[in-house]
Amino acid sequence: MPGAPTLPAACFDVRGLQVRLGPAPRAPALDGVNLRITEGERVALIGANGSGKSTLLRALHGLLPLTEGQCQRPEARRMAMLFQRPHMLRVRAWQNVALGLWLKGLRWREAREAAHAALGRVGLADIAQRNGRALSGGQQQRLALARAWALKPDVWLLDEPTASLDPHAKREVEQLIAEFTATPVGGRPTTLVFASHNLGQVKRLASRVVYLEQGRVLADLPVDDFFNADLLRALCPHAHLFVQGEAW
Ligand SMILES: Nc1ncnc2c1ncn2[C@@H]1O[C@H](COP(=O)(O)OP(=O)(O)OP(=O)(O)O)[C@@H](O)[C@H]1O
Repeated sequence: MPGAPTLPAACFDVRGLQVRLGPAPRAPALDGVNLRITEGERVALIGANGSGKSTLLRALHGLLPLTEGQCQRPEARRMAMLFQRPHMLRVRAWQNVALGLWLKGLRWREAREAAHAALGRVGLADIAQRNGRALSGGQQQRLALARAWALKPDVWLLDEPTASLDPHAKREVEQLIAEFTATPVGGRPTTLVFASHNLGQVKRLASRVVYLEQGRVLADLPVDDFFNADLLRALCPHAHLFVQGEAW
């Protein structure tokens, strides 16, 4: 219809999602979750330990069987997932990056060049020859970012990517996340969904906040509304109390 506004394309469309990780009568890790995330959105998942953030990220990535409901994601996406503690292979840092590219079909020589370029991008060029497992936590997380970035993802799923890092490393990794997710890939805006307990980080990186409690979405708000104490108290007292009790 001429003049009709075009809706931004959906990146994820989650309907009535339930995920049960243990046998009943244990409560499901996610229950009745509805969530539509459009291209280019920057969504923070917050909530107490065990509220279902990691499970939701893994469900979005397609790493889990769904008990009920559905989770649609466009096929043509390149998704990167980062965990709180990255898993590195016991080979050189650059080889950790090159192997992922080689598995995607690049020739070894191209993979090696791209790996070194990616290490340079995250400031790890000088430790390219070190064993990936022998790096510090902050260096390993930067290496994990290089490994993901080299694959040119347009969807980033990050599970507390700076949780175990010192304040300096935290800032460095956060800065890289901000840069990588600000850049369109193949003409497509980059989409970011991340779990965090760091509310300052949520304010810096997110445009929207999804608050989870016991596997359910209790609040889903633009970031400014989420951090508007009066509004949040009125809309979602649980989230308000949670935010009030959190360290910044
Ligand atoms: N492999 C598993 N088997 C059984 N139950 C699990 C498993 N992994 C997680 N759970 C349970 O699922 C629920 C949601 O866990 P999840 O890890 O998604 O929470 P979270 O919000 O990411 O927590 P945190 O902030 O501690 O990382 C919790 O009750 C947890 O105990």
